[in-house]
Amino acid sequence: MSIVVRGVNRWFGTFPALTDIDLDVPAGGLTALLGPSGGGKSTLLRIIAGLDHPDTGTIEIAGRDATALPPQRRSVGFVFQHYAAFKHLSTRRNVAFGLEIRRRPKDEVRKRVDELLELVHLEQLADRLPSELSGGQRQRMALARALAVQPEVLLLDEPFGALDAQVRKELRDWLRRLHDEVHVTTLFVTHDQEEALEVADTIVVINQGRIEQVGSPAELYDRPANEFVMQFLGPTTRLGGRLVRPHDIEIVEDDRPGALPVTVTRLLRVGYEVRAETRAEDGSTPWVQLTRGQADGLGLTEGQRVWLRPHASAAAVPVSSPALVPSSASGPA
Ligand SMILES: Nc1ncnc2c1ncn2[C@@H]1O[C@H](COP(=O)(O)OP(=O)(O)OP(=O)(O)O)[C@@H](O)[C@H]1O
Repeated sequence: MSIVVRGVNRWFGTFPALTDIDLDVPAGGLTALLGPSGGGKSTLLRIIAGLDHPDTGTIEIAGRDATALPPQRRSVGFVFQHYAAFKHLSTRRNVAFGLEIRRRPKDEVRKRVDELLELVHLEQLADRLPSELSGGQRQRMALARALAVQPEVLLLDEPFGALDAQVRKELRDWLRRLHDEVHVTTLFVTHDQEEALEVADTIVVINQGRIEQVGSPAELYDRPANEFVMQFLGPTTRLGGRLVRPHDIEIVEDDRPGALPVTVTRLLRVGYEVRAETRAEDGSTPWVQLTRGQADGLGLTEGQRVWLRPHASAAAVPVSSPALVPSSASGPA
């Protein structure tokens, strides 16, 4: 394990920002801390970085107890959303900064910075000032700067959060490829489930200061631990007493064991997909996501009576209380 968190609690006044956090971050992996705003992701990252301190508990980094160490002695590199570069220094000097203050020999600094600029594809822009770079290029510079001092652990707090969707997507692919090259243990914060599912080897879902589940993207998607995790990873709908994904529901035209009778109330075409909204006798309103081909094949019409059942392989979690799953939160947008 590269980062080991044990028994961490953090209160801000009487507000519990983190409660009983135990976490093992595997060495060499790309791990996402995923959760809604205010869940405690940044607080946990800052505690690991040494920028904040837990009220109880310990932090171990690369086999050493780091709980009492200042940030610069933890062997961590970090990058934040609004990265503060030195505005008057070139890209090259920004990347070199950490090595220069450690008084590394000039030749070594030049060689290492050349390697890093190549790694982040900024070798052509080495002499530009930060103000002459795009947002995505600046974030790549920030990553090169964090990697310069060869940290054991790289901590990224919403590193692409401030960028537009297209650049975010490019940087996300790039981070994955970069990580495949350098294999430094990386922990990054995101509230974007797609980003976590696409990029991470391991996802830690954190909500209201507690860890809800830890697993690979496939484990979380196929076996969500609870309603929260399932809802956070994508659209869900309530079918009988269970929460399922709308594309995991099968529509059948006659009564079969375990199928729920419903009436189709609305058919909505959205691009290549069709959303069938329905109403069951108990007043619940499950909706089903189909392809246009499937909907045409079934010849669905509004007002039609059909039966719904989850696919055999569908992920499902029991709904603990009706109040927890308001239909507005799980219905189509
Ligand atoms: N210095 C502070 N003083 C008081 N409360 C704080 C402080 N820092 C964070 N909090 C509170 O702790 C909770 C967790 O904050 P944190 O920044 O860790 O959440 P987050 O999951 O990173 O959210 P976001 O995605 O919005 O950044 C929030 O409710 C926040 O308001």
